[in-house]
Order: sequence, then structure tokens, then C-alpha cells
Amino acid sequence: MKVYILGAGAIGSLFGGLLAKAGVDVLLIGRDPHVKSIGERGLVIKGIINEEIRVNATTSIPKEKPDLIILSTKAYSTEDALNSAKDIVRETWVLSIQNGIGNEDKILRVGGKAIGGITTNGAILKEPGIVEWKGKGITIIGLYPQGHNEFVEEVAELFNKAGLETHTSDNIIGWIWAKAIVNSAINTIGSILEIKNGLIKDNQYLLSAAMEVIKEGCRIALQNGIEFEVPPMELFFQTLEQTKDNYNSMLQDLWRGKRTEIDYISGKIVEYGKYVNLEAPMNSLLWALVKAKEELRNNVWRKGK
Ligand SMILES: NC(=O)C1=CN([C@@H]2O[C@H](COP(=O)(O)OP(=O)(O)OC[C@H]3O[C@@H](n4cnc5c(N)ncnc54)[C@H](OP(=O)(O)O)[C@@H]3O)[C@@H](O)[C@H]2O)C=CC1
Ligand SMILES: CC(C)(CO)C(=O)C(=O)O
Repeated sequence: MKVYILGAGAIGSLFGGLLAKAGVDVLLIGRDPHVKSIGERGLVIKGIINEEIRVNATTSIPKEKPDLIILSTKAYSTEDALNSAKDIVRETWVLSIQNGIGNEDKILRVGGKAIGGITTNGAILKEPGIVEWKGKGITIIGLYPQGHNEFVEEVAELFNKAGLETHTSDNIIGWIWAKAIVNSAINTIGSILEIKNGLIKDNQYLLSAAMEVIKEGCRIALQNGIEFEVPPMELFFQTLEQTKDNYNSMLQDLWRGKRTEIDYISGKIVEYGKYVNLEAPMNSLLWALVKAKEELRNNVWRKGK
């Protein structure tokens, strides 16, 4: 199978590198200096494994279509990335392993065949050409919004062979929403207070606030016809336990002065609330506070540090 990784940053390079190591024909599409370094020295994956992997990498979109495109940009770059690659996306299988709600709908809008996904693997780009695999998690993929087919099974089998534990689901939209609802509580509260995930569980005020955020997200999802495989509240407690020593990814983006994915997490929950005439006061407030923190990062907030 020929696979392109569109948005080869931390998680995309991890997936692409492991697939290449397993003998899959992979092309990483990303940015310099990461791509340049991979061309010169190969891709280094550190942490869970320590390997130097030879894999093709480029900064431009090839003309030839692959069998599968794995979309791994941040959610705010999805539209641009898909538009820049629309000639190869059209009628091609595209699997999103991104966070947030709406990525797969954008794939469908440009004519791609969408596979949805969530992953609990953790990766960071240490420096150009070097990715650290920090946490071995699982990946769930499925035909978007629902259903299954042989190709999805084939992709899951390939991922498993590459060392990425992967399961398929007939209800991937339920998983995508459940993860977004969990992120809408942990990432926002953790970012505003600049705390590790575990503290949300250990502090009674934060815990009850976070649980109300989860309940609000669930009400909106259910009214929009989303069904869950695992209740988001259960996933929330599991995630807090498994990631208690982590600073969440939104907070890390803020610390690095980068844009966050808040519009595609809390912002989408608020938007979907409007479709079914449900207010989302908690998600609206958390969205506004994170947006404020994003805006302040380059002046008051950073200067005060
Ligand atoms: N890292 C992790 O452990 C996990 C991440 N995720 C999700 O996966 C997604 C990606 O996260 P992560 O890997 O951390 O993010 P990164 O920012 O490390 O990687 C995304 C990369 O895509 C590049 N990119 C954006 N647009 C294009 C384009 N048009 N062509 C080529 N490259 C492009 C970005 O470059 P530039 O910055 O210049 O735009 C960046 O290098 C997010 O939705 C995240 O929430 C999910 C689970 C775990
Ligand atoms: C699971 C969790 C909350 C881990 O920190 C995460 O998805 C994130 O940080 O974005």
C-alpha cells in the first residue's frame, strides 16, 4: 500500500515512520527543516523505541495518488492542507488521526473518501528529524461517519503490523465526539490554570466543574444524534488516570506561543448546541478564556512570566 502522511509533524511522523519501518511505501509531506533533516539523516524515533528510519519526505504535494492519505495537521490547518492536495485527495481514502470535530467532513467536502480516527499515542517533535514517542496508546479507526468496509480493516491490520495497536469501530463519529468532549474539559481547565491533568481529579472544585462540562457536551452530542460506544464520563476518568502526569497539548501549544485547537473542540460543541437550540454556557466560557489566553500570549501573559 502506498501511504502519504499529509502534515508530517509529531504524530504524523510517528505513524509514517513506524509504517515505513514495517516495509510500507510511505511519503511524509511536511515542512522544512523537519523534511530536510529526514532527507539528510533519516527520521529518528526516540522514547518507546530508538530507531533511525529511512523514509521519503517532501514539502510539496506529489501528482501521483496514493492508496491512503493520513491527515495529521492541526485541525486549524485541515482545510488549507486538503485544498492544497485536492487533486490527489479526490476519490482517495483519507484517514484523519487529528483531534477535534469536523476534520472528516472537510475530507468529504473536497471529494475524499473519509475514514475517521482517534489515537491516544503521544508524540512530540523534539527537533527537526527527531520525534519522541512518549506514550504508547491505541488507535481506533472507522468509516466516517459510520460503518465499516474491507479497506478500513486492511489499514488497521497494517497499523497493527507496524506496532500501532489499532481497532476498528462501526461508530467512529461516536469516538471522535467522546474524545472531543473529554478534551473540552481537560484541555481547557488544564490550560487556563496551567496544571497537570491529574490535578483535575484531585481537586474537588475542578473535578465537579469538569464533570459539568462533560455533561454539557454529552447533552449536545446526544441531541445531535451522536451515540457513544463508551460514555465520555468514563473516558474522562480513564484519561485523567492514564495521563495524570501530563500537561495537555493545548497548554503546551500556548506555552510555545502556538495557536490552539480550541475552535474545533469547545467551539464545535457550542456550534452544535446552536443547531439543536441548546445553550452551552460552560463550553462558551471555557472557549472564550482559552481564546483570550491565546490572544494575550504575546503581550501581557508572556511578559508577566
Ligand atoms: N502529538 C500527539 O501526541 C497527538 C496529536 N493528536 C492530534 O494530531 C494532530 C497533529 O498534532 P501534532 O502532530 O502534535 O501537530 P504538529 O504541529 O506537530 O504537526 C502538524 C504538522 O503539519 C504541518 N502542516 C500543516 N499544514 C501543512 C500542509 N498544508 N502541508 C504540509 N504540512 C503541513 C505543520 O506545519 P506548520 O506548523 O508549519 O503549519 C506541522 O509540522 C492534531 O489534531 C493533534 O491534536 C492526536 C493525538 C496525539
Ligand atoms: C488525552 C489528553 C488530555 C492528554 O493530555 C489529550 O488528548 C491532549 O492533551 O490533547
